[in-house]
This record gives sequence, C-alpha cells and structure tokens, in this order.
Amino acid sequence: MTRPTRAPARRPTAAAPLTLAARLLQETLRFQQPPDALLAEAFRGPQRVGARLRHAMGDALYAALRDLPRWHWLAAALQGQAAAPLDVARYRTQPGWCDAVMRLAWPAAALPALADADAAAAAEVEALQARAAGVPLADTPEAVRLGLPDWLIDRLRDQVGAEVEALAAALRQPAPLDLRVNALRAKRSAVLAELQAAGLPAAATPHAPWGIRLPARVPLQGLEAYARGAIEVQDEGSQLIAALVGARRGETVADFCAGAGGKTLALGADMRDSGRLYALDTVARRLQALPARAQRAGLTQVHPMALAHERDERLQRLAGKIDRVLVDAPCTGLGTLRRHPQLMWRHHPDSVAELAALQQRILAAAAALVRPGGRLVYATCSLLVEENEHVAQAFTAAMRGDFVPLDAPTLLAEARVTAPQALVTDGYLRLWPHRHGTDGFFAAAWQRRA
Ligand SMILES: C[S@@+](CC[C@H](N)C(=O)[O-])C[C@H]1O[C@@H](n2cnc3c(N)ncnc32)[C@H](O)[C@@H]1O
Repeated sequence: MTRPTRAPARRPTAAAPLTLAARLLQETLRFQQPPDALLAEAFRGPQRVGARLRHAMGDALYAALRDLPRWHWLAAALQGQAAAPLDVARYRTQPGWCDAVMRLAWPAAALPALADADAAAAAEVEALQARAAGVPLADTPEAVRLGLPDWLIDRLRDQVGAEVEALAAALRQPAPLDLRVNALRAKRSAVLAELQAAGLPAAATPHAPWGIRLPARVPLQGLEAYARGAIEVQDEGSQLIAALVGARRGETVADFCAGAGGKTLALGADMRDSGRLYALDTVARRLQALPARAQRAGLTQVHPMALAHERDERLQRLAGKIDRVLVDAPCTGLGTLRRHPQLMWRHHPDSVAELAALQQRILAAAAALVRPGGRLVYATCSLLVEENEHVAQAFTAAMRGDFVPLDAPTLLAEARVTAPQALVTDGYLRLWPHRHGTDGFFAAAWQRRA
C-alpha cells in the first residue's frame, strides 16, 4: 500500500487539532509515556485549546488505539488497496498513517468540538467517514473485527475458545468507576446512601465487600466522601486481590510491588491501621505519592521502601519474618485494555517471555520474606497463562513443598467475598472483563510450611 501523504508538519495549535491528535497517536506508539500523560503534557501551559476539544481529542485518541486494525484496514481500503498487516513500528516512522487513522477514528460525538475549532477539518472528517461507512466489512480479517493483534487473539482463544468474541467486545467498552470504601472511615451502606442521595447511580459491587460501582466519568473530587478519605478509586478486581491476602490487625505485611500503593491502602484498611505494612518497589518515584495517600486514608503504619532490585540486601533483615506478602508483579497489563488500550500494541510474545522471567525472579525473592506458616500471594493484571498459571506452577514446583498452594474460594469466603466460586478457575482467582465486569486479573496463594 502507498503511504497516506498527510504528515503533521505544522506546530500544533488550536487551528490544527487533527495534526495534534495524529502527533499524540504517534507519540503513544513510541511507548515512552501513556496517552493520559501525553495528553496532559500537550495541553500544559497557556493553550488556545479549550476543555471541550481536549476531551474530544482524548476520546479520539483512545478510539484510535482500541480499534487500530480497523482504521488501518479502512485507510487502505479507501485507497483501493489491501492493507499490509498492521505494524506499529511504521506508525512511529510514517506519521501519515497516524493522520489517516485519526480522521477515521474521530468519534461522531466528538465532531462538534472539532467543528468549533476547525470547521473545514470537521467537514473533511465527516465526508471521509461517510465514505468509510460504505466500505463492505464482510471479509475483514479477524484482527479487524476483534480489535486485537493476531498473536493475542490466538492466545486468548486457547483459553476461552469462542468466548474470545465476547472478551474482545468487553475489552473495547469503557471500564466503570469502581470505588473501595475505606473501612477505617465508613461503612459501605452509609457511603452508598450518601452517593445515591447526591443523585449518583451507585451500586454495590457484586463480589467485593467494600466495593461500589458507578458509571465511568463521575467527577469524584467534589464529593464529600472523597474529601474525607472514605473512598478510593479501585477496580473490584484489585479489591479482590487484597481480600485474598487476608491481612489482619497487628500483622506484619509486605506489598512487594507497591507502585503508587493502590493495594497497599486496601491492605492497611484490612489491618485497621495496626501492625506494620511495608510498601516496596524498585521505582522510588512510584512510591512518592504514597505517604500523602496513606495520610488521607487515615493510615499511619505504612513504611515505603525503595529497592535497588528484588534481591536488595536491605531485605535480609525481613527474611522469614513477614506474615503476609503480596507480589503484584509487573506484567503486560493486558487485563486492563479497557483503560490502557495502547498496551496491546506495546507487547508481543518476546516481551511476554521477558516479563515471565522477571515475574519468576520477583516471586522467588519475595517468598524469602514469608515467615513459616505465613501467606504469599502472586497477582497480575494480565490475561495470559505465561504470566499467570505458568509462573505459579513453576514456583510451586521449584519450592518442593515449602510453599503449599491455597484454594482461592476458601480464602475469598473467609474475606466475606460474595459468590467466590464464580471468580475461580483451577483454584486460582481468575477475573475476566466479559465474565466479571472487572479488569482481567489473576492471583495465586500459598502457605509457607510451618
Ligand atoms: C502492577 S504494578 C503495581 C501496582 C500497585 N500494586 C497498585 O495496586 O497500584 C507493578 C510494580 O512493580 C514494580 N517493580 C518492577 N520491578 C520490580 C522488582 N524487581 N521488584 C519490586 N518491584 C518491582 C514496578 O515499579 C511497579 O510499580
């Protein structure tokens, strides 16, 4: 196929929103920063781009990422050509592709905002999309229909069979806004009543005992419950992983890959702000927000600790002493495509294999901290067996009986999770967006031999 010829050569201003959008897509596909950060950066400082157009551009960028094979295929079809297989590396070097895709992906609901800024561009986009609507889609490749890369479709079909269609559709839907009620500050029933009284369509999450679900995009900052630390944003799946850890009052607990501390805060609430809670991570910058978040949540026992690597010698003093260790491992994040669609274009079988090796190393290092009789939990937000069951099985085998697998439904029932059997496959916590309405998650638990 010949390249689309439009290239973003001009400096982005309000007069060239499509140019800016194409540049944002190109930057996103370099994978140096996530789209949200790129959008924030693009609009920092004195801008002539209004909030409405900013939102429209965000929507368009995510629409482009969610269905990249479809736009790629249509761009070729409109030139009367068959599309070569989608290769995102080409999007980095040939900006014309990004420009063509943004025009096709720009959502109808975002067209008025584009028209306000650049009426001619909006008219052009509308005309192009009308032409695209006339292209027959009957014989499109599977990747175009499902909006996923071929290698990923193959792997997912191996696991869920024909459900892969429903899974792909669920991964394209925006995620709802799940909240976790902070047990230190409030009861779920009281917060539910408060949110409903404020006119919000809040409902209890189906499984997690502290969860509340709202439709996407409810502004939380204005809510009193948020201001007083009674709620945190947290997907129900993440809440269920914290529940599997089962942290209790007075214990010593380590969150080995704590990041910004989403699960740390849930563990601290389960511990009712008693005992000692280590928040460990190799990226010090990620831990920086944790003290302020912990303070807002009323937690005083959180100890952030930046590690040089998973075998950092400062961990030796904790070896064999921790009651419960959570490893929320770095992973492909393919369970979070509803929020981070760029990840399916970032990863490939080689990066999956590299991550699986890292996950094994981190799990083995974290296991050394668990006291005899203590609990270890390994979790990812990936959908792939390579990062999940395979890592857990290899660990169990390597430990030769020192770590005994625990049955997830039993642990979840102990944590007052509703209908835990519905969340489990082969004894592991296994959450799927199309089955459970959560992000995709996996978790395995072990007890260290006493
Ligand atoms: C999935 S994220 C954690 C998310 C976090 N637990 C939460 O709930 O918000 C994985 C984290 O592992 C950290 N990480 C990467 N390599 C690591 C290592 N070798 N040892 C410990 N943490 C590591 C990353 O910096 C990242 O913050």
